[in-house]
Amino acid sequence: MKLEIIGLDQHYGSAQTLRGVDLVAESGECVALLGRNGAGKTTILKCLVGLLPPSAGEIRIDGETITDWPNYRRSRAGIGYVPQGREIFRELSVRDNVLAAARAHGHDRDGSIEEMVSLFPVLGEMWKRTGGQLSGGQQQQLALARALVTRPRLLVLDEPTEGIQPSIVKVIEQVILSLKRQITVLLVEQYVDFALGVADAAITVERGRTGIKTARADFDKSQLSRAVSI
Ligand SMILES: Nc1ncnc2c1ncn2[C@@H]1O[C@H](COP(=O)(O)OP(=O)(O)OP(=O)(O)O)[C@@H](O)[C@H]1O
Repeated sequence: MKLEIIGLDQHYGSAQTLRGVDLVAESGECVALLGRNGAGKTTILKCLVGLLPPSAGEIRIDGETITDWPNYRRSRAGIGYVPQGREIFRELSVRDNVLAAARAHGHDRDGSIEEMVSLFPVLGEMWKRTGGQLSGGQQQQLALARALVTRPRLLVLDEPTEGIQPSIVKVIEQVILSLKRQITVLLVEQYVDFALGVADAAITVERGRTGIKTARADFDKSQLSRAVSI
């Protein structure tokens, strides 16, 4: 799925958070959004998935304008979202968490669930535990599995490595690398090494504005690290 965000503005009351945000992710590309805390990265993602209304600008997927579409319609169209803070059902079992997401998109009987267990073996081991009993890293894997089981064509990830131990960061890295080219990935990250390891391109965000898109071949780690440093 190709994603285009054109001239996006957003306000929280009288405070302007996004100022003419421009962003293109080609189909099958993994694009990292890098910026300091409060730069507006999460706000861009929330506007994209339909959780916040932009005050100006346009969002297109595969050339179709979706700016006014409700959240559920974007999800049906293939936009999968893993918010910051791993929103899972803490009181439901791992099985029911995955099943609920799969069922909502008609993917509960087509092998999608089995595929998730092979991507994230620990979820199979924890199948009957509740979401709340999992460690932070396991919850992040469950949140990713819940998004992926819907078979998105655009996966939107908000800081998937935040507070996660290195061995699980590796698992998440491998999963993103294995998905690349099949689906488009938009990734918000503070962990620059991780972002640059998986992304095909990076876009900086500063005070609600996006910078120029840098292709992988031109990544300058020290420059991009400055974009996220406090
Ligand atoms: N619900 C809200 N009401 C008012 N202002 C908000 C709200 N949520 C975020 N903001 C403000 O909008 C700006 C952008 O926040 P956003 O969460 O998009 O930043 P971010 O780049 O994702 O940072 P972080 O890495 O800390 O999540 C910040 O100045 C923030 O204080």
